[in-house]
Amino acid sequence: FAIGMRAYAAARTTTPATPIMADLNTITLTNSAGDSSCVYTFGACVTSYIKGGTDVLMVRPDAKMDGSKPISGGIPHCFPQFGPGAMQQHGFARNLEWEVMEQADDAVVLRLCESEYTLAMWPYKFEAKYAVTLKEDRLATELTVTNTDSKPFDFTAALHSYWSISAVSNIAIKAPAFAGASFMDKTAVPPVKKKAEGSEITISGPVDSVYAGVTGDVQLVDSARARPLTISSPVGWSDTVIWNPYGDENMGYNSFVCVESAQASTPVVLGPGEYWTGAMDVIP
Ligand SMILES: O=P(O)(O)OC[C@H]1O[C@@H](O)[C@H](O)[C@@H](O)[C@@H]1O
Repeated sequence: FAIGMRAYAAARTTTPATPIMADLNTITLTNSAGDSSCVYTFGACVTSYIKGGTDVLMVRPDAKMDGSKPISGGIPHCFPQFGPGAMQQHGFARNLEWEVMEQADDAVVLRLCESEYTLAMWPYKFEAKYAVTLKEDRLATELTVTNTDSKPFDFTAALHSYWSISAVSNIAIKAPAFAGASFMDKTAVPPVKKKAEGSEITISGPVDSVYAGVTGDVQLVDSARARPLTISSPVGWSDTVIWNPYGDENMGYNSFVCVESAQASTPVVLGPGEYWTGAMDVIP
């Protein structure tokens, strides 16, 4: 992965722990092509990306949209732990209110930094900046994590993206890098390391697989849709995770697949002042 260094500006506020809210704050992005995207400041979660009248994202039918738990749908953050691990599954970023730093019709930049709440479970000062831009042909996302502490830290992370599908039996997830890639099958207890056969993955049972080193462009092909969806990770994200709770009607398993841009197999280590950037573009 690529890391960098940058000087850090002094004036910062801390992020308060989020109370349960009835109405969560949303930001709607629009562009001249007539596309739109909805972003919740709670968890910095993108919950829709509507291109040509079709939403490529899915929010689970059992998702809570009141701040009582992280939003299960759209593009939730897993940070600073992909999980499982020492802290809550998927870390704390998805259950905190992010601050709006910059906002335009077609773009927003959100920020999360340490608070009493985060320091209690992860004793480091940090800044996470998340830029979401509605471009003419894609939704571009960029997460930059900076170590603002005086000691090093490490983290794992992911964009736990829920993509809308017509049915699990209609889809294939394709990338040349899948062929021969080793992956961790987390449906096994304990997880088992396996090797992928070909460049195409189909789903016929519960899936929770971490493909180390599969990055770049991954295509989600749906036989009922005109075009494949390209999930592109050009910078940072080192791995691809595929998750589907096959058979779980309550979660609406047959209407989504999670294809996640992740940094899960190897933690990122950042010294004081260093930063890491992960970029993920969604191209319908
Ligand atoms: O249900 P959540 O908390 O939104 O997370 C989604 C899922 O994410 C997966 O990565 C986990 O393996 C599941 O256990 C979890 O249910």
